[in-house]
Amino acid sequence: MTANTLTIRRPDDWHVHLRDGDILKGVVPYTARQFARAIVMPNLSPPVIRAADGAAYRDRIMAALPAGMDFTPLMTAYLTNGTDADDLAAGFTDGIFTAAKLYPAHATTNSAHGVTNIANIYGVLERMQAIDMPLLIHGEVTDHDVDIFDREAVFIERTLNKVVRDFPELRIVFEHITTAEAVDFVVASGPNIGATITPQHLHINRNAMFAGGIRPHAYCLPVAKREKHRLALRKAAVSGNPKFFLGTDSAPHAVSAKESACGCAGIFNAPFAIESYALVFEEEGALDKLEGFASEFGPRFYRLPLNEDQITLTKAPVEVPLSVDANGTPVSPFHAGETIGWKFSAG
Ligand SMILES: NC(=O)N[C@@H](CC(=O)O)C(=O)O
Ligand SMILES: [Zn+2]
Ligand SMILES: [Zn+2]
Repeated sequence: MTANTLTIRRPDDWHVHLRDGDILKGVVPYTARQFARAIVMPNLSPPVIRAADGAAYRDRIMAALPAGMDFTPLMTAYLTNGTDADDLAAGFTDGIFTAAKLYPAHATTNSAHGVTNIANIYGVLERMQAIDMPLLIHGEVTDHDVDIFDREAVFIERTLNKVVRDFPELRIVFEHITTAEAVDFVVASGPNIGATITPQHLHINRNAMFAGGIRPHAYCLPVAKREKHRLALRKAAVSGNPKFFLGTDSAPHAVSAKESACGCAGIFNAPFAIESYALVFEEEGALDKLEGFASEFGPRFYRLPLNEDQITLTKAPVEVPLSVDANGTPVSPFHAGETIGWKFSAG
């Protein structure tokens, strides 16, 4: 590392939405350009539930990947009240599924088929614990009487504590954490509990959604919280604690679907993802901790080999466009209209 360049082991993205159909072809290259592997979320419509769905979706991703790009999608199963534990376990053993994802029903985009009560999947969790298959969690309660800004903290109290107590050996990733409570929970838990942190939750607090007017492009789920939570997340990300690792939650929606009377939740951060994290680590005076967070702690948690190739980040002004083309669909990238101070290059 010199003052102006930083070369690190090539990173992986442990939480991404690649979608399907035409837009899949448009967004895959943004992720594959930076990341060697990615944990691909299963919240398609209809969702990826059975092992055969996972295999077919992986084939569609590989078909959408431009020739010559080196990228491995790691597939996940969408848990439902009716998940077939035998099919799920076979999918894991056969190398189709890397993990399974818990969406509380109606917590987020395409989660209507999610789990309505954690008790409904206790048999599946038992099986996952037995075969050491990781559980990935969108950790928010959906009760209408719980304030949207409290839904993650209440999920820890009402659901996550119970799951961890009842399945003490289960490997769990608490996805896209947004609160100091989540940071504290993960730090206090055993080594089988990790968490991903997105770039947006390190950069913005909830004011960003209302800065001078309503800002749909700053809206994602879980929603950004108060400043004290952002600061707790930044501290966790740069701490060097291997429980915290990179997961962008890049979630593209067409500009028209975001700029609407009922705008979709999700921030598309794939085009400048590693640059966005680098900014945070630089601001925290912790660039030496970026490689662990981005390229080492995730594969160790998932028990996968580290990538051998490298990427370089160079200090240079880069203008982020207001929108990028995703195979015919305009999508607004995170940091749109800003000039960011890092430039990515492969090798
Ligand atoms: N994060 C989001 O705001 N949206 C994600 C779903 C999710 O990860 O919860 C999406 O699929 O659009
Ligand atoms: Zn989610
Ligand atoms: Zn997500």
